Amino acid sequence: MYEHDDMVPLIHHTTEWQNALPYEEVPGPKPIPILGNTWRMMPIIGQYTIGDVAKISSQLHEQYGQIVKFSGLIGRPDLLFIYDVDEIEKCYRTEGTTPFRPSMPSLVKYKSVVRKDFFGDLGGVVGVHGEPWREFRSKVQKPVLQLSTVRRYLQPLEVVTDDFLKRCETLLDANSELPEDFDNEIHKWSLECIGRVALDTRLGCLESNLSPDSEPQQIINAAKYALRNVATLELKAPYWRYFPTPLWTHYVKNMNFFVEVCMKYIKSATDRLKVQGPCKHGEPSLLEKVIMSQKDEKIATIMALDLILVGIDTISMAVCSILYQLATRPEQQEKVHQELKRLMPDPKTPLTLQLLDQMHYLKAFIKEVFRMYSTVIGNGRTLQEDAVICGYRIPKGVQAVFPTIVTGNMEKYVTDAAEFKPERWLKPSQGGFEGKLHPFASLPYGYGARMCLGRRFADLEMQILLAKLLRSYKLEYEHEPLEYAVTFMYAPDGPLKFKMTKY
Ligand code: HEM
Repeated sequence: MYEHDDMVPLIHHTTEWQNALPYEEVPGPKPIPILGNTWRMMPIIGQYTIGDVAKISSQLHEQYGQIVKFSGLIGRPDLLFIYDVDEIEKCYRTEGTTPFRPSMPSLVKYKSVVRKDFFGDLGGVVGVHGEPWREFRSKVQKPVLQLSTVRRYLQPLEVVTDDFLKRCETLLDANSELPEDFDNEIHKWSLECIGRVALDTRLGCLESNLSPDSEPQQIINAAKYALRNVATLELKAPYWRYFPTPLWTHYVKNMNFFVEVCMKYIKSATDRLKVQGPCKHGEPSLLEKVIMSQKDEKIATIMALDLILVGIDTISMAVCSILYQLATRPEQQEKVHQELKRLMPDPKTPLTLQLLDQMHYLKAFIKEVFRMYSTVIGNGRTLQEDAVICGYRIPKGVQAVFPTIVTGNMEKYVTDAAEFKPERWLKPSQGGFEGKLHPFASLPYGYGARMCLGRRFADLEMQILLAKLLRSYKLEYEHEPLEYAVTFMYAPDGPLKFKMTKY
């Protein structure tokens, strides 16, 4: 906010600002002349590698304290790591109506430059900011987050998950173990779920013996390509910013393919609506709601594209991590199983939202995995106003980083932080453990107006899968422990050869 006469931000007149220390004094690694700090971020030659992001984050905290500045990064604003959770809370709470989350520059370029012909002024929500973001989000937020929409997908996603579990049974070897590339199968399940939600269709990714030129196989390949290469494109080899590298050209082709798939299914949904009219009994689908309220297929297409782009890897990585933790924590897994057995004495009991709601221990287990092994390692905001943070004057334009992976594990904010205790998320009446748990220390879905748009679907998909799986099967892991690794997400790195046996 500015005063009209001299355009000086109002905050400059406060005693808080006047008493604060100058920005230059924020601690952090000193940039060296010419190369700045960029070299530290470069893979291999630098002090830090991409896979070290989680480690860098805690090293920076140990070395410099509650607030750390990473300046001198060529071609990008300073990064400001904040480890004081009260300050993180303040940043979120004062972020205004159009929070700016710097993300996915490759997608930004694709939407705003390469395919401006298609997107025009409708960029969607991911990689879009200011008023265009607010306008688009307000068009789709209600139908996506409505409880009635989520309820509408419970049964269809249960069917997808039943198919997945049937497929898992066929994949078991003589020792009842799942194959080395089981993470790919989880990936296909999440793709099938998002296809059901965002495109109103069964994509067919869980079929066995898919031929290489079948559409589902092509979609699986495209999604896998996006997963493996976007990290390289954005973190390791950002030369595409200046000229079209082969990786960039492939990325664009891949994205064009996704846009085409979305357009094809959204056209079918629109045609169905035209012929059959809006659904007279029961709840319309998400697409029907968006198409009917917005009267514009393009909005539905762009929404679907965004949901698909961010809704596959996040959830599949989260599921890999949760399954690994369950398989290596037999006592806690047994508690989940007993809870499910009590709620569903017959394993074939159809799920309802009410039943899911009562799976307190299961939900607490998921939250505890997110706290200790934060799948999305951090969140961030580009400051849109000057602010005082941790006693320093921070200019607008700086990118504030909230390293959830560190803050969720800080004893200062979470009692017995190094211990895995799902009970901390339960109420005392549910056998909860009373201790400190700062509400902003672990925020797996972010916070505020820009919070994860797919969080209700993410919770629904994960709960359905875990409830069905752990009600009927025991999961074990009999190999060397896996390390966690970071690309964009934090997940166990290695073959998830779980042993899966029926109770
Ligand atoms: C467990 C899985 C998931 C996790 C941990 C997760 C986490 C996040 C986080 C941290 C953000 C940033 C929020 C912020 O800036 O405050 C985000 C944004 C977003 N997520 Fe998720 N997400 C998950 C699954 C999904 C799914 C399944 C979908 C789609 C169905 C989805 C769609 C989105 C979208 C569209 C945004 C951008 C919102 C905006 O900028 O307006 N997410 N997610």
